[in-house]
Amino acid sequence: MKDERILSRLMEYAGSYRRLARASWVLSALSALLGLAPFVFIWKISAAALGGSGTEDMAAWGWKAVIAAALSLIVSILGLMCSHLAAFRVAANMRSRLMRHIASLPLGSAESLGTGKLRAIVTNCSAATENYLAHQLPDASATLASTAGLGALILFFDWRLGLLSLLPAFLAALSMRAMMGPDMQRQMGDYQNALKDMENEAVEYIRGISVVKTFGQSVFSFERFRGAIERYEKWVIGYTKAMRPHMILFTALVQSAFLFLIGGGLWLARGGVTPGLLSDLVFYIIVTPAVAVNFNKIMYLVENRMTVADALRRVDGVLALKPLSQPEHGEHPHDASVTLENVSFGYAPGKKAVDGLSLRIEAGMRAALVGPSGSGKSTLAQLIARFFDPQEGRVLIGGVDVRRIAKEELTDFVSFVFQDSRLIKASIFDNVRMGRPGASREEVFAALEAAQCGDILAKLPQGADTELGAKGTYLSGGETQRISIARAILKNAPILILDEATAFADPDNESRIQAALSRLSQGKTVIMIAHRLSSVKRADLVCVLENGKVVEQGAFERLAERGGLFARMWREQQSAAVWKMTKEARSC
Ligand SMILES: Nc1ncnc2c1ncn2[C@@H]1O[C@H](COP(=O)(O)OP(=O)(O)OP(=O)(O)O)[C@@H](O)[C@H]1O
Repeated sequence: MKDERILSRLMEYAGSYRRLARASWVLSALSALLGLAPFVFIWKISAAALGGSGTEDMAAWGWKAVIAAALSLIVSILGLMCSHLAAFRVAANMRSRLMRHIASLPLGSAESLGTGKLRAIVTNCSAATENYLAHQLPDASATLASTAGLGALILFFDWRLGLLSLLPAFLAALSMRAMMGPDMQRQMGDYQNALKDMENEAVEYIRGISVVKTFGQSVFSFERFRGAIERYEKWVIGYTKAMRPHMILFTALVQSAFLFLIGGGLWLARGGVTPGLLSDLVFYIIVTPAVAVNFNKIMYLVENRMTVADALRRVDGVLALKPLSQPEHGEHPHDASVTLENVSFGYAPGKKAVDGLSLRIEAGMRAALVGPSGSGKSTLAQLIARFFDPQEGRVLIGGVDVRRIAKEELTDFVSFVFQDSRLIKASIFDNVRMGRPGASREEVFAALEAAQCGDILAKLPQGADTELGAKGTYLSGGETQRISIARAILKNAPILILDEATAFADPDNESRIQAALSRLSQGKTVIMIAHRLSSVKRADLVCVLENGKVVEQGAFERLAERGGLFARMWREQQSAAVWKMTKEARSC
């Protein structure tokens, strides 16, 4: 990405703050030029001292040098204030644009990228641009102005010594150019990839830490995390080794200016040492390190530019992910029925999780989705809630294609209670009120009561106002489930999808969850994903899935007698239950 392109992309995010960013570059350049003035005054002082002039002029030049340095500092601080304000705005705008976009993506896109990677892009990439605008760009502007000013001064005082002190810097610039070519840009990309892979694996590892602890450290996730760390280490060591000769050459050239100056001084002093030559030499000895510092800075600026170019590419990569389409004028569902017409969906090309599936669930019906593991039950439920769009066919709610229903209306129409419901780090009250943000305190408490949460509130120090996650306040899986049912009760959506809602509950919690669920289900279309077939006895319609297709459907009794897949699964579950009871009886 070219410099102008990086700048124009960054300025897109700056809005009205772009003027501040530009002001910061001008102020930084001005500060750098003011910072050169003391060198001139010092040269004048040394020339006067070596030439034996009066001390009044020297004192005046000394003061002028001090004033110029102070002015340079003040202008630099003003520049930094402007650059920081612009940088914070750019980073904030970038983060909020990314977050809005991520929220509009189908759930699958975010998952396939990896939560760790996504988090790294949102935080690290915007931080890289913040740093670039706040410090590196003003620094670049100051360095370029100072280098140009120094170049002019160096050539002005004694062009021969000037050329000698600039020659090594010029050679260093050539070696830097060789180092920073397109290959370096690619390498910076590889570096960021390795870093983000490691961060992603770290997040996944920490998320699965309980499994890791249970099964020892040779589990898959740890292997992957270790692999990512090793890849990163290998990359960094390889890169450092590859850069070693270039860096040695660059640093040696930049630092060798004194050698050239000494040689040049001796050559110029062949006919005798004059005060003018001495003061010029003093000037060059003072100024030349500044040239070296500038060249070092330029090298790091080029590297920073590559980092920010890479960060922008990653941000653009996320922004390029296609969000779920939204209708211009949303249509309203006529009722709470659900219809799937020839729906096919696959997470990856060539493998369908749902395959040409058609199904009709009438409004107010209790439907159960059953089938072997991986048969497509969860995917089907998620397609109804439009977590993804099918690649073929249509999903209709109340006779309207879900793609033609406004996002907000669809969210209001469908509630999802997940297998592993998650609560956010906020009070129980706020967690429940997320179901309907406008709900009154009484309504939230009524929902908590209907969801059988009385015992949970009673044992917490501040009841519903207790902050979850703070001071070690955590809820069990079954308790979390009941709070999320309270949220769904408050939301009161006409279609309710229950993904194995009692999967992680103990018997006490299970009976409370069942009571909460029957309260929640009243008068609603319920689509329940179930593994325990005994829990679907009261369903109006049982849909049996296999390989992404509905292979049987009907009432429980009829399917149990029919001799198909459902009857087989039912028999197996019953004999497993008998075996478990017998085993427990023997161990008593
Ligand atoms: N996020 C995902 N990315 C890729 N493939 C997936 C994803 N989720 C599910 N699958 C695959 O899609 C198929 C259907 O999975 P799905 O979770 O819908 O089945 P299920 O019947 O709900 O399974 P289970 O009863 O085990 O929860 C499986 O082959 C599964 O491996």
